[in-house]
Amino acid sequence: MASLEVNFDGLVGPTHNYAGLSYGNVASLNNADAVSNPKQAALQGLAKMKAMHDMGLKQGVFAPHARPDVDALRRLGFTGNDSQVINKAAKESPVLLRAVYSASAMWTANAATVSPSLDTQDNKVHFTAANLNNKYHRSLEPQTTTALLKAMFNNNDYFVHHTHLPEQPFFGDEGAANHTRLCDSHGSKGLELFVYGASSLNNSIQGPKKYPARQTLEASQAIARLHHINHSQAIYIQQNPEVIDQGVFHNDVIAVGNENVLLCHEQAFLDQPSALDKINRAYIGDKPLHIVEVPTQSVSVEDAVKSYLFNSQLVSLEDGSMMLVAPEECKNNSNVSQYIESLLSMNNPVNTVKFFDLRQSMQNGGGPACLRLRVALTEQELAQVNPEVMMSDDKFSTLITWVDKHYRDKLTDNDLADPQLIVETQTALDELTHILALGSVYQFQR
Ligand SMILES: N=C(N)NCCC[C@H](NC(=O)CCC(=O)O)C(=O)O
Repeated sequence: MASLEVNFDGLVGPTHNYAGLSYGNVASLNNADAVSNPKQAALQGLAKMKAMHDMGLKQGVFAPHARPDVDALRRLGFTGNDSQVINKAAKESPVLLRAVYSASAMWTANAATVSPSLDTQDNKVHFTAANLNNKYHRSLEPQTTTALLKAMFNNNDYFVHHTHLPEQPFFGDEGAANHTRLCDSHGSKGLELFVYGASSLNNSIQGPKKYPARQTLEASQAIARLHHINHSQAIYIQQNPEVIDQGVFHNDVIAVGNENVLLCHEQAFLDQPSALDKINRAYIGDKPLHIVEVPTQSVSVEDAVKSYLFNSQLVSLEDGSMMLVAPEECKNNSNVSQYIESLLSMNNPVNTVKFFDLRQSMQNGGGPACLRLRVALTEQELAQVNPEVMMSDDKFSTLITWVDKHYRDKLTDNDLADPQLIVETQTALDELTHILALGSVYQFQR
């Protein structure tokens, strides 16, 4: 069946800022007081989307969420009109104000888990928004994510949308960042690999000691059940708790898969030899599965976390080869850049690399792969996707003009206390819903 992978990249929202909200994410904490540049952040993301489109890959745009989330502050007891609520929060709890202003929905690898129709019993594409309950600012995302997914994939004959899992650490779910699909090609049945950090039920499973495990086994199992994934097509592997404690807060910071290639660090999984054996045995394709393990000797976990090598995208090109879409930080780290050179000459489909400047997002712990949600679709399913969310030359120039018109090039704590920023962001997002034909997806539009 003719199928392809579409990457839906999060368009960085107008309130992108550095707030130090993600304990366990080294970059987020290190840049807690940095001054952000939302305009540059959005333009860097759009440049990647356009480059992917220019290479002939299918590229979609995932809209930002409305921030500040004033209703979230009201729920916490701040009263009055929007300006008053913001003023009170700025005085009483600047941290909460930062949280409701976070543009974290840009990292759409955490938006949802998606199972393509080739893997599901009803032959439909299944979506479940991630509850992201490990971090307060991210727990504000699932409702709007679901509304956006429904506005993008709006045909019940092809697409099924599930409610996010219960908002409770027991079912901690961080979406596609802990989910990879291995297959001969995007048009063949795949093995859905769910990677979890801890178990809520099984005490014999040792989680990390220092930083939180954001994904539980029970959440992954619930997603596989909801998505009606054929039994033989789902497996569960535990992430190495020791690397979570070194800043690997999602599996996509230490491993990346595409079709029949799994590129992972030597220390990615707990008891890695058995984990890889399990994956090899469960693989259902006919082609050889290439598992490329990166030795610690070549790239330390620290280098992996700093450079985000494994947060590169691996994409299939028309000639059957694969390209590594890496952050520029990989080029600037000599161990990593040397490793990439050797990877390209190994006997596997990865032949080329392209580097992108995504510094604004990287400084909050989000690399190329964090910024995208992969959806494998048949041609027929792709024809049902809202066409206005697909990247094109025209869409690109419309979005660049929109960013230039509405985005600030500097955002600090003082700016967050400025009620004018609410008006600015709502004006921008209202216009965006027309550009992307999304309807009234935001609370402020209802
Ligand atoms: N690995 C993947 N797939 N996604 C990266 C998400 C980064 C995000 N950072 C933040 O939310 C930082 C926000 C701040 O501190 O301002 C997070 O930790 O959840």
